[in-house]
Amino acid sequence: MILVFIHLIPSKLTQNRAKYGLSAHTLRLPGLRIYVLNKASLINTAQKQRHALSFGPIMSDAIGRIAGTSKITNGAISKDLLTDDGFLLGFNKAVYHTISPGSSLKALTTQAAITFLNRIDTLQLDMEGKCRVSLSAWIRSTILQGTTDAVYGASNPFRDPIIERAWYSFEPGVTSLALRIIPAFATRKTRQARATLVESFTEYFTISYPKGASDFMKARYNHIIRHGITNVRDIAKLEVAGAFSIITNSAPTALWLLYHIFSNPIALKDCRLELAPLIHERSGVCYLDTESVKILCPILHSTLHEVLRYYGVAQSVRAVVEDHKLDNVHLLKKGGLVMMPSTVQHFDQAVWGSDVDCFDHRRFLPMLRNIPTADANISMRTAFRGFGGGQQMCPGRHFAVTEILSLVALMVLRLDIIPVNDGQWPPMDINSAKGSAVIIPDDKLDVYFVLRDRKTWALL
Ligand code: HEM
Repeated sequence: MILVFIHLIPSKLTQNRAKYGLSAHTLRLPGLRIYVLNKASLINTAQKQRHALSFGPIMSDAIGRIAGTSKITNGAISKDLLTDDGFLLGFNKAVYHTISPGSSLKALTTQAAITFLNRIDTLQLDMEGKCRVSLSAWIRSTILQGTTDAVYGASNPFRDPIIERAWYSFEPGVTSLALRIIPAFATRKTRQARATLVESFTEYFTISYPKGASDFMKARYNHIIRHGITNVRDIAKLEVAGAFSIITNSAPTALWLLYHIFSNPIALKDCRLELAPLIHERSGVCYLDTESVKILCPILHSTLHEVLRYYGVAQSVRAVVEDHKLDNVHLLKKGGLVMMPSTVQHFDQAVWGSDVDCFDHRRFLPMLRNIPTADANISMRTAFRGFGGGQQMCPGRHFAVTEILSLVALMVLRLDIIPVNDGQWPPMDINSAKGSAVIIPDDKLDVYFVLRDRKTWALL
């Protein structure tokens, strides 16, 4: 029941905010109150109430069911749910240094970019330098391989096509696994896929973590061991469950980003122009400095932010663990949930202006260039919740942004992408969010990848 929020429709919450203008309201479901926070300042206050409003109980409720771990392990996970000494809330602290700016993050993003470069180099091109692909399937697989090569190293289980396929069966069913009310027979396919993944990760962890695993992977493993979880099968199960947050959101984000760049000639020209100085050509090889894209390509970076504003649907849910009067006004009763839907913030006209419903690839330029002129920048920063906020803000955001920008930069520079039917980009339908923080686009679009040149490319 506690995860029922996943099925609340974000657009409905945005409509309610527009219609009633309430800074907060309560949704009453049988046996559960959900406090929806609409006002940015209230959200800020809520995020600081770490003792009264906690993410721990929500995760502990879900993780055992998603992972399928043993009772003993579930006991270790649920010990001390409210402080950083516990397994769940301590997790971010334990891994943060490996995915924030520094040498460990650089190793991750470099490895991901190497895989991306390799995927483009090994496209099955015809004589004209062209190949036909399903855009979403190609992006999904490329992001999956790049991300997991970086995290798991040379023994990456996802290099096996059977494991990659198992992931695609598992991923859409994760939310159903987490929900107590869904009967076991309805999740049979998901559990079968999970068993295949667990088998493979059990092998991976048989010798603790294999040589070449990232610092991020090592920190995750050490955190698990430190909390007394030593059963290798349970470690594998926790990794399969944990991989959901590592893998799931980057592919739809990259796909929307490519779609909005290639379907808009102005955006494509803007991005190619600002990427051009990052190419260093020596002895016939084009070296691309992917690490600098985030800083030196503000239009591309702005387009990524706009994707996360426009399609971000994270709900940022916290459990109310003791009665609390938020801002001395709103009484939150123990046992309820607090929800801070990003869509309400992302479509607030007062922050984004009258064109809030339009996709504007340059919208975040002033914020990213840090033009100190306007309060507008401050309200945008507060209202932007693509990676959530507060203590539980996505710890993988630096990795995600750099890897997505690297892949898209390589594609923008090296390929033309042309929809197969008549070369025109159709409107991209929305599929659903399926528990992810970003809406998943429809997967029906077939395109031609056409190489723009026959040069050799490498990373700087
Ligand atoms: C575009 C890609 C991504 C998006 C949009 C995204 C978004 C989010 C959001 C909205 C949350 C919840 C924050 C909250 O509740 O307030 C979250 C949590 C999390 N994300 Fe990401 N994420 C992305 C990529 C990644 C990557 C690549 C990693 C790992 C390297 C990662 C690791 C995590 C983890 C571990 C959590 C749970 C945090 C916790 O338990 O406190 N994410 N992410």
